[in-house]
Amino acid sequence: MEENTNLLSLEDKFMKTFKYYKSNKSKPSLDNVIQLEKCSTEKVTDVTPGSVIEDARAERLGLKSLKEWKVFNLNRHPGLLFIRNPFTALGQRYWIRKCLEEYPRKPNKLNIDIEMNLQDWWDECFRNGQCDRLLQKKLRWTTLGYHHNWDTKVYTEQNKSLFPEDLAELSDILADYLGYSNFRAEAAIVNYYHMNSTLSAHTDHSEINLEAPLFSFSFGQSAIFLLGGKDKSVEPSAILINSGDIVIMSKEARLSYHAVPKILPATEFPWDDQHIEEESSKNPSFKYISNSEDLKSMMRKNEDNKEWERFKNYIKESRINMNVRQVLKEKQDYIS
Ligand SMILES: O=C(O)CCC(=O)C(=O)O
Ligand SMILES: [Fe+2]
Repeated sequence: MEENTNLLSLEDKFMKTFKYYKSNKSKPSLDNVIQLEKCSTEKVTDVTPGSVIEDARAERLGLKSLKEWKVFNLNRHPGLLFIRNPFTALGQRYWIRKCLEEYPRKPNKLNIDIEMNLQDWWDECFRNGQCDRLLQKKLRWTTLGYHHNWDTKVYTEQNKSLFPEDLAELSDILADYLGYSNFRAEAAIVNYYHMNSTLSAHTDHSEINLEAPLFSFSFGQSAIFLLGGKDKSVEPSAILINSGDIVIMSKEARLSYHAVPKILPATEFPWDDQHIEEESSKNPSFKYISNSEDLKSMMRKNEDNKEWERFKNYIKESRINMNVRQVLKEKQDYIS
């Protein structure tokens, strides 16, 4: 009896759950998948900060008023926080477009670099005026700032490029809002998933600073996200992530095992024309508020359906996740 209990606790419960949701044979039931908007209070606690100061940068970066945000903590996983889509419709388009058109440009690193060294992957996908779907589907990740080294798992000063200013600012707003005012966005992995993609169980422990939270922004199609514990014997919780949702892995949850066993077709499309129209009818001046010429013109361009068409076609069968980390300790300036 004693032996049995031990055996059971050593079982890889994470893998069992992963396989269940990944399975294509029988469509997995979503009964045990936590859906934030439908969730009961035994499973989640509303931990939205009581008093919130607006951030002047939020609107320009495609975020709704901070006063509208709602933060939830999963009771089983202290430190695992969720913010249900705080992005505007234009904001959704802005980040989808950044992840496709700009972030995969050199000097950023891409999974396809070993096979082909492209200066500008997105541009290359449309080189002949037609869309090269095969090339589009090849991109699985791009790294920004300190480049994650998938073999050594070590960040170095030699393997680093400029961290995108807008993504740093977005992370900064979120960090300030959550009370992590010393947070610095120094590395990011942008993950690109197609309908049959998965991400297997792992922990993110390469960063020197493991006290700083990890911010994860998702756009496009939905996903089942699994989060377990410090080892794989802990049965993971399954959570549905939709476009615009932010997951924060902090405190005890920062080093927990997690995975994406399944991409699911989205049931809501907060980037579509209808949402854009609704938004601009509510606030017609929105698009002209930006201080930055670049952002302003991009926001305007995103309203132009011809410009948006290519991104729209990509995102209708894909999910994009921007995973932002601080690498260095609070008072550390570089890796020696
Ligand atoms: O796609 C996700 O939601 C998670 C990605 C992730 O865990 C990572 O990039 O380390
Ligand atoms: Fe991860």
